[in-house]
Amino acid sequence: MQIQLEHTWSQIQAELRRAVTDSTYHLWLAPLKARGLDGDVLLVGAPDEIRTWVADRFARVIQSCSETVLGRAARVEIVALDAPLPESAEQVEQTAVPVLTPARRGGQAAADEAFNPKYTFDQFVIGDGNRLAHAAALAVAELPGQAYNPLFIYGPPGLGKTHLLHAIGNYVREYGDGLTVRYTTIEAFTNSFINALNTKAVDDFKRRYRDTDILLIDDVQFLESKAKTEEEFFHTFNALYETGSQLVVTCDRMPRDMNALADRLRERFESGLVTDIRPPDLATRMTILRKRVQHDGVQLADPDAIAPIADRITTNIRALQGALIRVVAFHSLTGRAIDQALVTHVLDGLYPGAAAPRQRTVAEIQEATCERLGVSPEALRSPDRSARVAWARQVAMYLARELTDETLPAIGRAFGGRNHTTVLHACRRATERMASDAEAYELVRALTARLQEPDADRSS
Ligand SMILES: Nc1ncnc2c1ncn2[C@@H]1O[C@H](COP(=O)(O)OP(=O)(O)OP(=O)(O)O)[C@@H](O)[C@H]1O
Repeated sequence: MQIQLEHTWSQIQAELRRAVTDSTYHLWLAPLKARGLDGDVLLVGAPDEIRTWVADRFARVIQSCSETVLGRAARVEIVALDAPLPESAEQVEQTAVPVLTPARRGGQAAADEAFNPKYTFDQFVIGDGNRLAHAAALAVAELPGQAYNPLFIYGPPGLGKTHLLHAIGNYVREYGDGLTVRYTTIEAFTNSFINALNTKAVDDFKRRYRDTDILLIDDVQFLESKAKTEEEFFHTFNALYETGSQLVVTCDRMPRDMNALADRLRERFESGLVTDIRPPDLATRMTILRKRVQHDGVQLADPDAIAPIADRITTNIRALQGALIRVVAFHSLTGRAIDQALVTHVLDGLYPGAAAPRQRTVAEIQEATCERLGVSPEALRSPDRSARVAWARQVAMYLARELTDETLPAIGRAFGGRNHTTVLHACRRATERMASDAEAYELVRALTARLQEPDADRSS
């Protein structure tokens, strides 16, 4: 009987695939499992985080597909995956359900800012902490303006909010049938607004942000202290919303925790879907690392060599990837194979005696770097581009990126108001130099170790 029910369920799944778009199937229906049949009632198990949504939105389509397959009237009940079943129910053994990738819709979106080609839905590893945020982002990319509007994604730094915004951008560029999509940080929005006011080019500014089908806005927490920008942002938001454009917003906290924000904007943020993104579990951390290893063609002497990284670094995916970069840099410097011993050695250097990175401020990092390299903290914030100062700045920016939860714009501001692309460039330069220059590697290792020491927060 079990086999027959299992077969029936796979036929129902095939019907469902025909009935809904690939992404809807992938997001909401693929994780479902038939639990049993109790008379005319088909019991379908759904993971906790999507159960209510599936019951509200998809019970009817599941029912009609079930009726097609069963050839008779049926009622569908969405239950927990582990809910006890009535004794009378025929039960279905649990089997894995295949996952589909979204179909290509064709067409080319108009060019706008460049999106990071590495930040795609394909490269985004899904786990319990980000499943809803990912699903909502993909739904928005597939059906801009129709799925959820606005979509508000919040969570601590380094967990993939920017990645999801870029993934939407990349997806729309590729499959969006010519829709236009624009990404901005609140910092860039503010700068461009101030610039527009100064140059009396406000109309251009408005056109720039309002003539778009999809606006992706990163780090809206920075709106809080900027009354004028907030006002302008509110109008931009309304203009887009009223014409059916899609808005996607990221933030480090929920709208209701943005205390200094005007109520009307907070209400706007709350009017669509608000979803969080939480730190990844161990399995997700391992998958992220494995994906990175495969993507970058890193040769591991043992497939589990990277397990200690996933064990130790638990709250920030950027830090997780940072540790892997260090391992690869150490490997290319020393020629030693990447096995668990090498990984542990590098991690011990990075986080001596600690289970996870300690929190440091950017100022502490600047101070430690300057002391070590014999430059002044003022020089780091100045326009000075001499080799010595530039290198110190790159190292300090790299460490700030790795050891703090500050965003790129915030780090840029702490270095004399530089912008976030300068910080990204500095981090890249520091990484490259570490992989080719033993002295640079040792410098960054020693500074990291020092900043992780318990007494490091005392100024030296
Ligand atoms: N689920 C994931 N799968 C693969 N890579 C991920 C995932 N989540 C985050 N990353 C990677 O981790 C790094 C940090 O992510 P991202 O910059 O998107 O974080 P964030 O939440 O926007 O942080 P911040 O608030 O500091 O800007 C990026 O390299 C991103 O590609």
